[in-house]
Order: sequence, then C-alpha cells, then structure tokens
Amino acid sequence: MASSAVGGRKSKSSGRGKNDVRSLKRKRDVDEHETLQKAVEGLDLKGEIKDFKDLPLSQPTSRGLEASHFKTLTDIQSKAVPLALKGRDILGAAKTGSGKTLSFLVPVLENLYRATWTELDGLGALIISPTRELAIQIFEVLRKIGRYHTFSAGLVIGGKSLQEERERLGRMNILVCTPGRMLQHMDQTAAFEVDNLQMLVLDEADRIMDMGFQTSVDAIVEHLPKQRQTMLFSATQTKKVSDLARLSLRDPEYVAVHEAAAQATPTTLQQYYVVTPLPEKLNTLFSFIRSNLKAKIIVFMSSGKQVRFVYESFRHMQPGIPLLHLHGRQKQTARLDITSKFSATKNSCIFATDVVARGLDFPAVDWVIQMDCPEDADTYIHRVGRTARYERAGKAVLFLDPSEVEGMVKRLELKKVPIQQTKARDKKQQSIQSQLQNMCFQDPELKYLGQKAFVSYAKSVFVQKDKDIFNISKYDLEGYASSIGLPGAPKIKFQRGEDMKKIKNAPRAAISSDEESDEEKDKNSKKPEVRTKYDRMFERRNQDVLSGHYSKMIAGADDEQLADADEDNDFLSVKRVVPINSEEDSDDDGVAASGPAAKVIPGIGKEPLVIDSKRREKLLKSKKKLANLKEKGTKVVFDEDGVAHQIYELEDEDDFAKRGSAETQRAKFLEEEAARVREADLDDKQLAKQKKREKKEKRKAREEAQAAGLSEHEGPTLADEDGQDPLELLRSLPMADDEEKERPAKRPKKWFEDDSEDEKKTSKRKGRVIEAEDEPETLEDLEALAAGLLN
Ligand SMILES: Nc1ncnc2c1ncn2[C@@H]1O[C@H](COP(=O)(O)OP(=O)(O)OP(=O)(O)O)[C@@H](O)[C@H]1O
Repeated sequence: MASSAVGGRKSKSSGRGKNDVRSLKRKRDVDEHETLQKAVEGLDLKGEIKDFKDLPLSQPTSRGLEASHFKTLTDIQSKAVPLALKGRDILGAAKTGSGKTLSFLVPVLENLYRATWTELDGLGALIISPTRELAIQIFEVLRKIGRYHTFSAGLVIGGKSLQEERERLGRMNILVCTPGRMLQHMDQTAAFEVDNLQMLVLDEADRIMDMGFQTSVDAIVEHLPKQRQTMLFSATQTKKVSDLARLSLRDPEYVAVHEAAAQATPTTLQQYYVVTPLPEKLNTLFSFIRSNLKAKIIVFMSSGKQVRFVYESFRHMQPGIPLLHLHGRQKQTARLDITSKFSATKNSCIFATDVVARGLDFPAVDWVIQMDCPEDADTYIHRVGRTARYERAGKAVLFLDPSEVEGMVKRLELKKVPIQQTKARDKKQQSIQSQLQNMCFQDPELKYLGQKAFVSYAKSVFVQKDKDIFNISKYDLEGYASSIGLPGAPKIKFQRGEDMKKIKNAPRAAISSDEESDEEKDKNSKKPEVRTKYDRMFERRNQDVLSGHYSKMIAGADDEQLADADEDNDFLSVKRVVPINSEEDSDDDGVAASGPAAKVIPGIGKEPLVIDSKRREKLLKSKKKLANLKEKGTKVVFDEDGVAHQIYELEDEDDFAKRGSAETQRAKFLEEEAARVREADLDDKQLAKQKKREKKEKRKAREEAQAAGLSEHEGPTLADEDGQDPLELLRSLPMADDEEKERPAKRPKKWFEDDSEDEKKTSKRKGRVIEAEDEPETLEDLEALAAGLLN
C-alpha cells in the first residue's frame, strides 16, 4: 500500500504516445471496476465460498492475499465478506482466532477500490480498536494484504506528537485508530475532514461500546456522516439495541457462525481451573512456570502493579525461562518492543494485564494462565483466546480462590465454556514465601511494589460488579500479604459511603474504615511490629521520594509508571498523612507548579496553594489541615451595640486633644494608677493577715484535740460509715520529700548514654512531682497530693 507520482519533461510525440497508454489504462480500469461491481451485485449469498479466488476481488487484493498465503476462507470470512462487499451493515461474531480481521479488511479495500477512491477523496474508512497493540496488529495485516493498492493508510494511536500525526492525517484514505486519540484529532485538527467517510469498523465492538470508551465513541460517531457502512466484530458480540442505535446501524446483518456450536471457545483448546487459595497463588504460579520451561506462556493479572511486582520478584528468583511483562502504563516503544519479543520467542513467559486480552495474535502460545479471576466470562473467553488460534492447539488454566469457584464456574457454564477442575501436583509444588520475604526485607523498592500490588489487587476485587464471584470479605488478605513477602497487610480505606458495609465484613487488619483514625488503628493492632529503617522509609509521609529508586530499578520505567505509582484512586487508597508543610511536599510543589495540570488557589493568608494532585486537593478540604494554614485569630472586643473593636485601637485625635495635653494626661494617668495599686496592696495585706489567722486557729484546734488524746483519723468527720479511714491509702503513699530521700545514689552512666537522656528523665519526673509549698493540711490538700502521685 503506497502512493506514487510520476513527472518529468516529455517530447511531443512520446508525450502523445504516453497519453494514449494512459487513457487506455484508464479505460481498462473503468471496465474492471464495472465488471467487479456487477460481479459483486450478482454474488449469491447462499452459495458457499471456499477460496478467496471465488470472490469477486480486485487484482491488488487478490495478489496481496496470495502473497500473504491466505487461500481458503474461514467460516466467518465466507459468511461476512460477501455481505460486506455488498455494502451491508454487519454484526460479526465468531470464536477467538477465527479470522475476523480479514472479514473486515478485505471489504474495506475492495469497497474503496470499486468506488475508485483516491487521495483527493480523503478519509474513506475508519477502523477503531480498543488497544494500541491491536490497532498496530490490524494495521500490519492491512499493510500486508493491501500492499498492491495505492491507498494511503495511517495509524492513529498516540505515542507520537499530535502535530506529526496531524500533518499526515488529511492525506489518509484508511485509518486504524484507538478511540481517545481519534477524538482528539477530530476535535483539534481543523483540516481533518471525515465528511466523505464510507465505512466504519469497530473491532472488539463490545469492548469499544463499553463504559470506558462510551463518551469517546459517541463523540466520534457524531462527527461521521450518517450515510455509511458500519461493521462490528467481536468474539463476544454486543447485540444491545441501544448500542446499535448509538451507531445508527441500518438493518444490520447478524453473522454469528459459532452461535449453534456446543462451546464458545475453540475446540482445540483444553481448559482447566485450579482451586488455589489467594495466599497460595504465587507458589502455584512459580511452580507451574518451573515445570514448563520449554513453553510459551501468557499470565494474566488484574493490575499493572501486580504485573510489575511479580515480574520483578520472579526475575530475581530466576525460574529458568525468559520473563517479560506488559501493561498499559509502559511507554509505547517499550510495549512494542515487548510484544515483538514475545511474538518472536519460542519459549518465554509474559506477565500481562488485560491490555493483551483481546485480539492479539501472538504465534504459538502454549499456555494461558489466569492468575487473577477475570471480571466476567467474556473476559475469560478473550484471555484464553490468545492460544489455540486458527486451528492450533492450546491449553488454559484459571486459578480460583475457593470463594470464587462456585460463582465463576456457573458463569462459564452459562457461556458454554467447557472447563474442568485439575490439581497442582504436590510433588512439584514449591513455596517461595520465605524467598519473597527475604527479598522484600532486603530490597525496599520491591517491598514497595509489593504493597502497591496488594492494594491494587484488593481494589480490583472490591470494584468487581459480580458479587457472586467476588466477595472481598472471603479472601484471606492477611495471608496474601505475607505470601508476597510483606510483614503485614497494608491499610486500605474505602472512600465511598455505600461501600462501607463491605469493609465491615472484610478482615479487620487488612481493611479499615474511614472513621477509624490512624492513631486508633495503631492502638488496636495487637502485635507491635519490629520496624527496620526500611519500614520507616516506607512509612514516610510522602512516598514520592521513592520514585527515583523505583525508576532506576525498573528498566524502561517512565513518567506514566511513576505517576501510576502514586495515583491512589477515588475508591481505595493506602492510608497516609501528608503534612502540608513537609519538605517532601514543598519539593512536590516545585515540580507541580510548573506542570500544566497544576491548579492554583489562593492560600488563606499565606502563599498560593498549588493543587497538583487529588491527594493535595483532598488534603486542602480537610478542616483540620486547613486550620494550620489559617492565620491565628486576633482578639476583638465588642461594644454595647455588638460592634467588634480591636483590643487596642487608636483614639480619634480630636477626642484625645479635648482631654488636655499629652503631658497632663500622662501625669494624671500615673497618679490614678498609683492610687489603684496602693488600694490593691491594702486589700492584699488584709487578706494575707486573715489567712494567717485562720491557719493559726486551725493548728491550735488540732493541737488541743491531740492533747485531748484523739488522733486525727479517729475524728468523726474523717471516718466513713464503716469506720474505715479513707486517707489510710493516701498516707501509705510516699511523700514527694520521702521519695527524694529514698532515691538511690546516681548510677554511673553507660557509654551509650548521654546527658540529654538525664535531662529527659528529669523533665519526665518533674511532671510528676507535686510542688507543695506548705505541708498538706486539709483533706483537699491530701487528695490533691495523692492524685498527683497517682498520675
Ligand atoms: N483465511 C485464513 N487462512 C489462514 N489463516 C488465517 C486466515 N484468516 C486468518 N488467519 C490467521 O488466523 C489467525 C487469527 O486471525 P484473527 O487475528 O483475525 O482472529 P480473530 O477472530 O480476530 O481473533 P480474536 O477474536 O482473538 O480477535 C491469524 O494468525 C491469521 O493470520
């Protein structure tokens, strides 16, 4: 597939000759187009078409197919291609690996060819794929079979500068794209015309019509002309009327070749499930890999963070097979490099998220392992579809926690997926828990990845809609944490009110509610952990500080990865407190303030505050934290009318002058104040005298009572009803002075103790000593003394 231009000076006679040749060629082309058009119109849809040569196809397509070694049609191709050639809208459903890609690519080339589409006609066909990898794959097949056509084709998947893509976009006849990037161009590239579009194709249509892509796809479709051919393909097709209405399909033909089949998955695929409790999963996976070193394996996990952790930890343990990992947060170039490496190898193991679950055609995959249960039966079907493609054999194993078994097996049965239980051989099963624990202990970065993996796994389970399969309270999360080498389950908090119920059912230690403060939780945790310096490092308030180490550790880690590491979602997150004025934070600010996404709000009496992350935004919503940012309040006094005044206010100048000169006022003020002080002194003296007198009288009364032979505690006022002395306990307690006397002589200091320790001790003691100027005399005095000692 290429476009070419020929130019140059020509002689008159030779020019005439060339012109004749050209017009002859044009006539031949027109004739060919007409013949083709007639052949397509007369195509019998009921007749069985076996080979591509039996179809009315153009020369360039036929040659392209032949050169790519495609000879016979698959079932879906022989049903869908004739209909599509006739311009019908199609809903195509067929098992994974059954050749759906050619079912739409051949008609795309052919229909544009018959319409004599040229560069000047603009965009003729748009093919949308849910992932970049799949878009690239479709584009590659298009290039292969369309190599003899003169159409221009492009790939719009992001990863390149918008400008670079923009320049080429206007010249394209066929585009393969992902929804987000396409929409960006439709909105921002003025020269990009789609008014002429003839065909729209959605590969993995059910996924594209899904929630995640809904808005982008709807917006794209809004830009497109209503008069067009639309084709939807998937192994798990959407038939929802609402979806079809969104795409304005016209009387679509439902082509489902395997609908009547006994099973929804390829017959050449053997499928098993293994019941493996969550804490055993990694052991089982490692043992499996160790026993299949000569195989090509894909392992599916539910999040990129898990993929990273398992990849890093398994890599250290060197199982004896090349390991790869792929998830959506890697750089595009790295992703491409990894997929082509995996395609090229004979035996290797790739840990991946669902980014490779759909459509990808890795050659000769032996095993598909689903370490984490897929969200539904459709996702299961797509994942296992990465093996046993186009008549090849393959095997798939699904790991299920005991709590998931019943629900998941039921869902699979309903979807006609034949799966049987199998067991891991005890002899081959090995435990890697202690190795992981050692590794996490020695390598803080790995432990950090483990914590993130744990949280993202718990999150992925929690957000699942199918509660018959996924019930967070039934998983042994604490056990899972130790199985991946963590000293305990990281704390997770649930952020939505409606989900609080679930958290209450979940294991206490692993998941804690919003309402419980960190402090309370610390108090509640029974076993105090031995904390290493690494633990403290991980408990740092802003874990961004680890980004540097992390990026060094993982080759190819990029900004997106790091952003992901910190992106703690709307729903669950590791509980941590971020002080607004911490050093890490100010560092954060520096970066964020220059970033385009930073939102600036005026601070309250301080510097403007930069809201550069959800975390910070949340923080600024906290009343408690905001209180720290506020200026301390000023005291005011209210007058009789309720008007607030400063405590010290400058008097009006005229009022001041009315009361005489400043000097006279000063002298008057001094005189008045002196008189007030004298008066107060007199009162104080009288009060002191009276107190002394009272004391004297009391002492006298006591002495007289003693002389009369009565001890204090025998006095009727002090004894309670039982005749017991309530002060007896108090008396037995040492007095502050006694304590001083009885204190042993200072012991010599040890080499590791310094003076500051002494100071600390004294200051602690000071807090407890009661400073009584007089001897305790009354019951109140003694009670106060006792209370102080007991404290
Ligand atoms: N007519 C054919 N003859 C030989 N091989 C074919 C033919 N059609 C497709 N294939 C091969 O079959 C494999 C699967 O094809 P394809 O990727 O189109 O499957 P699919 O149905 O789209 O699968 P999925 O549902 O997983 O997306 C590819 O390797 C492709 O080259």
